Amino acid sequence: MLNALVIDSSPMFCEHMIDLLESAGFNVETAESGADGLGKAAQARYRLVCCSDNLPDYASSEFCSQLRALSGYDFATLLVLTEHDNSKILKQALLAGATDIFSKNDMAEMDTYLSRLSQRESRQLSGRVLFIEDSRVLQTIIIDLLTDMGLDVDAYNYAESAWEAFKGGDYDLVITDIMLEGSMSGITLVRKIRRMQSEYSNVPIIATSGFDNMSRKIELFHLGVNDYVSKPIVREELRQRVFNHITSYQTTQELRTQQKSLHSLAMLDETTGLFNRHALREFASKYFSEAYRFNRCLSLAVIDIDHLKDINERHGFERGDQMLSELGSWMKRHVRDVDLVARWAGDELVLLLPECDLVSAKNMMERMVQRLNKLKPANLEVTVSIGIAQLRQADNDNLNSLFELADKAMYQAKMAGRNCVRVYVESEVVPELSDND
Ligand SMILES: Nc1nc2c(ncn2[C@@H]2O[C@H](COP(=O)(O)OP(=O)(O)OP(=O)(O)O)[C@@H](O)[C@H]2O)c(=O)[nH]1
Repeated sequence: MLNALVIDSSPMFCEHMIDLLESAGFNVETAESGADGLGKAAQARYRLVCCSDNLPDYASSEFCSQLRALSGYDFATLLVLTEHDNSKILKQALLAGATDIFSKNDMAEMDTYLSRLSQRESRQLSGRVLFIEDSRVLQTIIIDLLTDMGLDVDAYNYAESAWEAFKGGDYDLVITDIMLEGSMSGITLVRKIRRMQSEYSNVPIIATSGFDNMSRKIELFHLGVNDYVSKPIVREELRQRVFNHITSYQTTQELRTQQKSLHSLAMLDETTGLFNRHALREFASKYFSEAYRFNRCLSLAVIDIDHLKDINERHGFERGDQMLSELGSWMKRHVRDVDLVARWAGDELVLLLPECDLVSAKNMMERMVQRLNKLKPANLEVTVSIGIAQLRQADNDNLNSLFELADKAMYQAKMAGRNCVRVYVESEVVPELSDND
């Protein structure tokens, strides 16, 4: 638990602060004067010190500088609480080391600040860090710091081995010394990561180095480093920077994943798991433009489930849905990788077959009809009627016009008794088409 010390001569105000701090997750002690507060601070290590600006024995600026001079208080959060908006006194307190100043008249602001501080301080991170440092001593210190923050660390002395690990790993942060022994420098490692053709290339990178030359630092930022920490490394500085980079990277990754799944949800038909008509339109344009550009065949099949209305009436709509779902999964598995299968409407699916002429498309669809006769999705006898049409380059067919042709052929398949395939050729539907046609 985080420790806090409140220094104020008013017992009532101290009580109020205890409530506030305890509900934000702090363990609180109080002192009634500056001397009392400094004495207690010297005995224990408080993560947060809140002092009033009207202490009986100390000006707030004097208290701040004396507290900062105590060992272990370099990075403690030191808040000055004031009733009066005396900007001169407050400025002095800031100069003397106060982290921030809050009005005693606006405790809501203080409450928000304390909750954030507590969350940030007590949050254990999870994530993987790739760490490259050739000094054994420094490596041990930093590994301790990072593991203490809850992180898994893969540490290397050389950039070459770190690069191999990076290619196979899934890291949330890279910390690398810029000047490394071995044939690959930290700079080369950064360059290689940023030039990768994968989403891993966006991983945050913190560079560390003993040189303090501004133009070299700027070069590193141009190269794609996100942050820079000078040696000797101050643990608390590195801790805060690591915290910021990891949390913002992970938040961005989460948002990306959410966006991707929302995108795929918007593209998929819920019942069949196939692409919906919207997705079909989006992807079909690529199929059509490639067919025109490279003068390639493109066929479209309309697959209409026979008597779905009867199936629903006899076995219930839910069973009909289950059948559609199993049929959808089966379709996805049984079309070629390059084919695009989508649900067009209620009982109608569409299959786009690139580089496939009418003869091959018909053969493929007839095999599908035969297999479906044995499939029994949701344990039901299900058949389909299929109509096929091939893109007519001269007629400038698009998805809609090609669909209309295939739909006409599908209608002929229904007329012919269902559970069969018909193809559309030159404005007439041909019942049979052999490989010799
Ligand atoms: N279970 C289920 N049924 C659906 C769904 N969408 C549409 N349908 C049903 O599909 C049926 C389509 O009816 P019709 O167009 O007459 O076609 P059919 O009964 O399959 O007959 P044919 O196509 O002529 O063989 C309707 O009864 C719709 O209620 C769905 O998502 N789930």
